[in-house]
Amino acid sequence: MRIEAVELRRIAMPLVAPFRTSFGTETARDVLLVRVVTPDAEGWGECVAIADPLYSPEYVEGAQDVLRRFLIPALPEDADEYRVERALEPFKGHRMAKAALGTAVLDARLRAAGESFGRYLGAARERVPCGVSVGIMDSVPELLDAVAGYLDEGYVRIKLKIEPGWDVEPVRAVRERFGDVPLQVDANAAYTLADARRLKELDAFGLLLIEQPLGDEDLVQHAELARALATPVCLDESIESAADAAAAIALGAASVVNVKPGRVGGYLEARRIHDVCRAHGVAVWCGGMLETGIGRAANVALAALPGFTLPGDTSASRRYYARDVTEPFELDGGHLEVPRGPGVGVRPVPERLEEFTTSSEWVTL
Ligand SMILES: O=C(O)CCC(=O)N[C@@H](C(=O)O)c1ccccc1
Repeated sequence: MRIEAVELRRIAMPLVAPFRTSFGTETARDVLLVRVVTPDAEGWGECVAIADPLYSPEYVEGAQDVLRRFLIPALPEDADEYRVERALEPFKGHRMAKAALGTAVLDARLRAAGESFGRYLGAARERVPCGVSVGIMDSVPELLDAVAGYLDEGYVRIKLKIEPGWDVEPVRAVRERFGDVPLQVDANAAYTLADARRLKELDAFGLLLIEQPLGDEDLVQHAELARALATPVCLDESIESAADAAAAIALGAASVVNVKPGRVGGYLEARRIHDVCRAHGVAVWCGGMLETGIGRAANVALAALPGFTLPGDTSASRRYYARDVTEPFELDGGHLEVPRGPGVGVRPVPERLEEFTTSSEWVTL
């Protein structure tokens, strides 16, 4: 497939409410969308890098730069998702930038072939159960109101962001108010092994998992913590490839993995992680990076693979955006439908794309 041009488009998407994690608070997303133009179809990919290098070393301005100067010029004459993956291998890191470009190429090829993302990836379901991620709040009553609202909307699993000083108390309050609702926590690497005793107090609440309690590099430390906890340890930031997943499993550092295609370089590697974990009986679920409908569509397709046995952070568009750049994903009985159309199955709505656009640059090949 010949790629004629690539558009790097930035859109500003205000969030319906501030989203606070242990590493900062998001009030709006500065999103980089990648559009690949070929003679037969256009493909879209969403870069999940946030504005600042606080979740990972990548950030949106850097992703756009590495795409413009290195990744797009390296695209092969006759491109498909595997050839693009190989062509980008020499460039170290920048997995989120690579994922956006590779996904746009795959989307274009699948649209031209009339094949959906779900069918291509190996989806086993037509709809996926949806969890929701709840940020750190100013007070427990405010948290309980937010959780009540999400449960009313039908979410089947609650994930609470935690950090030192906001952990046992909010978890206990949610348990006391909502009983045995499926519940997990995400620390975004906010703790150290010195906090093991505090984290062990969370064992009292029957959590599904505790996500990324320790540092991104701390596989050995996570293995030591996992031996001390009854709650399963799940890794997110630490897992950037199938090799990382295999190492984490071999070390006993994770018994659950959060798969985020953007973090791991794209949907091919995301599927490899799924396959490695499934071969070891390790559950995976699909994480989120506040994606717009473009990334959300592809994530929902991935979340339908057989090894995705836990509800993911594949929430409805309205969880984050009053107006999405695509037609909104709406929760139906706590589930989202896997898009059936060719490619990712959705497109930006032109007038909304224009409304949200802050910049556009074209790189011709
Ligand atoms: O539902 C979503 O898309 C967000 C899920 C979520 O909590 N994402 C977290 C995370 O650490 O996984 C995040 C938020 C903002 C930026 C990066 C990551």
